[in-house]
Formats: sequence, C-alpha cells, structure tokens
Amino acid sequence: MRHDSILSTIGHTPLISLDRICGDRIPAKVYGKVESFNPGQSAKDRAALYMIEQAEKKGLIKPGATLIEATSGNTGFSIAMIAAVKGYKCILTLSDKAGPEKRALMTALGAKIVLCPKDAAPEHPDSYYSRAEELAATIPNSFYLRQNWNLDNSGAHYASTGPEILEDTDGKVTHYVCCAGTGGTLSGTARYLKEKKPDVTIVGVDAYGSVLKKYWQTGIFDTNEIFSWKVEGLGKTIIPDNVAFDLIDEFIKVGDRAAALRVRELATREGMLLGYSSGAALEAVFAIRKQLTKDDVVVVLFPDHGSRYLGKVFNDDWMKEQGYLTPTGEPATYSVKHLQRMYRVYKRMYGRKIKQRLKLTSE
Ligand SMILES: Cc1ncc(COP(=O)(O)O)c(C=O)c1O
Repeated sequence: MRHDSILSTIGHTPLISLDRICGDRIPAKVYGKVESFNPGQSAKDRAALYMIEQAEKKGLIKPGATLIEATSGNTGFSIAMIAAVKGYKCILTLSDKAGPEKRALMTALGAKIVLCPKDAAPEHPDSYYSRAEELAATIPNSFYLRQNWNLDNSGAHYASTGPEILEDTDGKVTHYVCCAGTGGTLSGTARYLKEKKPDVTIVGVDAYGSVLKKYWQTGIFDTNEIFSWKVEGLGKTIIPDNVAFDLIDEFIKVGDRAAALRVRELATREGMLLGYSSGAALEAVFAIRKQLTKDDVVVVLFPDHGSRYLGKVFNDDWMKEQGYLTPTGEPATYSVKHLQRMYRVYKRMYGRKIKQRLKLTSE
C-alpha cells in the first residue's frame, strides 16, 4: 500500500484474539485492540494528529509554529513525529518517571525535552504542567496542545477507535476495557460505542495512587488518594476534562505488580510485546471475569509497545528490585496460600530465635 506520508498510516489497528492467555480462564471472547501497530507505536498518534489538525483548521497553528505539550512520553513521541512531517518545532515537558528509552525516542525525532520532577504537584512551578504553561506564554507563535483539557483528544477516538471496534466485532462488542490517563482513549471510544450500542459496558482502568476512581464514585477530588505509582500513562493526580465520568460503568484499580506480571504473561503466552499499561488493562479483564458469560465480546485496548519498557517490566533485575519477582525469578503472587506458607516459615525461624533468647536471658 502507498502513502503520502507516515501520518496516513495512523489508525486501523488490528483486533487480536487473546485465546492463549484468556481462553480457559475468562468465559467471554476477548480481543486486544493493539495500538502499537500505529507508526508511533501508541494510541497517542490518533489523539496528537487529530488535535493538531483540528487546531490547524481553527487557525490556531500557523506555519513555523512551536508545538508544546506536557506528556508522559507517548504523546510527545507522536507530536514529535507529526511536527517533523509538517515542519513545526516541538518542545515537550516530561516527567522524569518516563524512562531513558522514551526520552531518546523523542529527541531522535528532533524534539526538545524539558525534564521535570515526577513528584512535583501539578500546581508547583516545577511540574511538567506548569513548565509547559510557562513555555507557551513566553514562546511566540506556539501552540500548547493541552491533551488533558483539549476535547479533540477524545474526539480522535470518537472519530476512529470507536468505529473500528464496532466494525471489527461486527457490532458484537459487549464490554470495552480501557486505561484512563487523560481519558481521551476511554471517553471518545466509549461515547461512540454507547451511541451505537447503549447496552455496551464501559470499564475504566485506574492506578492505585490516582484520584480518578474516587472522583467517579463520590465527585470528591481527594488528595489523600495520591501517592506515586509505577505504570506510566495510567491514572492521574488531576481531573482532566477528557475523562467522561458519566460514560464509565465500572472503574477497576490495578496495582503495579499485577500489571507488570500480566504484561510479561502477554509476551510469553501471546507473543505480544506491549507496554506496562497494557498489563493493567488486561488485569482489569481478569478482575471482572466473574461478570462475563460465553456470549460476551470484550475488547481491551492495549495503548503502546513494549520496546519502551525493556529497562523496566521486561528487565528481571528491575522486577526483583520492585519485589514483583522473587529472588529466584518466580512471580511474587502473594496469594493467601503463599502468605500462609511465609507465615509458617517466619514463625519457625523467629519462633526458634525467640525461644533461644528466652533461654539465654533465663540462664
Ligand atoms: C502507555 C499509556 N497508557 C495509557 C495511557 C492513557 O491514555 P489516555 O491519556 O488516552 O487516557 C497513556 C496516556 O498517556 C499512555 O501513555
């Protein structure tokens, strides 16, 4: 197939059956919507292209402009790619949570990077949001995409991801499971699917340490919910306009360990090398499995490719440092059985020591 530029290869990603990993454990038919097939290897290609082209149509981006964005990495890569093709400059403010692989990918495409501390609160002048605002205010002829608040982000998925899922499942999709960060991928797709099939169940995926689920449940922005977590792109410590809370039927929080183990399983059982948040999304399918029947068709969206996480979830040393693998390389599952066994081992070890100490002091 011939293309005018790399940009027209964005979208139309495949739906791939997950029979090997889900077949005998999930009663429904489960498909992965594999967004790593986009040229920038993530779902963010769709959002970045749509936000930029809508802004061009509105006259907000002029020739020679500088595109600015605060990003966890993937949006930055997509904007850098589009800027290269369209002849714009690109400056990205990035949380230092993003690994060195992600940073190198962006600079390779000609983007400039401003690295910001991951633990700075959004309103802090050093946060990647504040730094992006500052750059947009000081650089002439610049456009700050604001993916959290720019509704063209979710518009991209309403226009493409939603229709693709409905068509590729022959209208049979019953559940859509998707990570929430800015909310664009979740909300835009959900809005399209609910319009066409009102009984479809929308399952959002959130991180422990993020404020989104609590806000969905209570309408309260609870800062007590916030602590740092590891899955890049998943969850938020702000409430983005792109999260359409009213479209979400269920919100599942997934932990860093479970997501890491699940994405490694996707690689070894399905041959799919995908990003950390893809593990979180699939873990959410496992979390809802008791609600599913054999007639259900679940589509779980996998946001990006695993090559960006070779130093993290696909690195055994990193996994052991986090305690997600045992020192001998087994998954650290912490099942009730495992905890009971550990309790017996520790009781035996320390019980003996305590008895010895009691003996010594009494002598
Ligand atoms: C790897 C990854 N997963 C999930 C998400 C969440 O997608 P969205 O921002 O559309 O909610 C992002 C967003 O940056 C991401 O980079």
